[in-house]
Amino acid sequence: MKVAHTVAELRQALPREGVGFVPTMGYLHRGHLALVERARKENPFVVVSIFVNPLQFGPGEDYHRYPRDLKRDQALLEEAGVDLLFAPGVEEMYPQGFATRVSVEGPLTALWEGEVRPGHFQGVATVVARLFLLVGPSRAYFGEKDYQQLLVVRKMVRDLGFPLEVVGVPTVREEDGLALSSRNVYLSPQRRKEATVLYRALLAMREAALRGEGVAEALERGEEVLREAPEFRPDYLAIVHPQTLLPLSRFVPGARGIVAGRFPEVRLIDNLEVHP
Ligand SMILES: Nc1ncnc2c1ncn2[C@@H]1O[C@H](COP(=O)(O)OP(=O)(O)OP(=O)(O)O)[C@@H](O)[C@H]1O
Ligand SMILES: CC(C)(CO)[C@@H](O)C(=O)[O-]
Ligand code: BAL
Repeated sequence: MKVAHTVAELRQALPREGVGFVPTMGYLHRGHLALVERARKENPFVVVSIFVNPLQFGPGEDYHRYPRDLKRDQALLEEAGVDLLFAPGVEEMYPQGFATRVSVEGPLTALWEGEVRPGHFQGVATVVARLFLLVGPSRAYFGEKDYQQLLVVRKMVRDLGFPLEVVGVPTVREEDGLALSSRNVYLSPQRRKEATVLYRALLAMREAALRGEGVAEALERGEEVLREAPEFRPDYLAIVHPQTLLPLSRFVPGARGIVAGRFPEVRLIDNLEVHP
């Protein structure tokens, strides 16, 4: 595996075509490796980026303490058969005077994560657009765990006409259902157990839907489960349209349950298709 830390090194190592691209913020786990595996199956050359993007973190967020371990990540990617790792510094991605922002407007970015983390999706869209232009992939891989992010990236690609396919990959979970996330390292053993409430709330909503209950009843079932973790402060629990993310009053095929909130030491998110 080649490693590029600068744009010049990246350009030298890239083939002309056939690139599958997996953007990440590092501290890799099996969720990231599922994206890599899928990319390897579908592309002759796989590029992974590791960059903790300051633009997508708000002032009170965990940019500085976000977990980082480039050596370990490099070994995992080598083992996974990745061809090229791009791991730039902040100066390389945003040289002095960098002033451009990419912004997807409308309810897709104003709601949910966008409301709780103002500016977050502008930071994501800006870095992803820049990475797409630098790497020039045919396909780019994103996890469904960050479902709203996946939709925002798809929208940006469509609107701006990036010549690539965005591939969504299902969420990889621990045995008890907790979605793998780099931020899970912040969880103490006790909190780790409580953290399953997110997935269990989504499951409860899905079961309610399968029993034929309506959206309001299903939400009540989900809220009951969240209350099992007294220190969990939900930012939102909702049942939304799978493309627009607008709240639903009746189930539609593919309806998505979405949930996010804070434990004292970490903010977690999750989502699930709650109606087949
Ligand atoms: N459990 C998972 N299953 C599938 N994809 C995932 C999973 N976790 C993260 N991803 C995807 O990996 C890519 C990189 O995500 P990122 O590096 O932010 O990891 P993360 O574990 O989501 O970290 P965070 O703690 O910031 O949520 C994103 O497309 C994300 O959706
Ligand atoms: C897509 C991404 C790499 C952009 O910084 C990040 O938001 C992530 O890891 O999900
Ligand atoms: N995985 C989403 C990136 C973030 O939380 O900033």
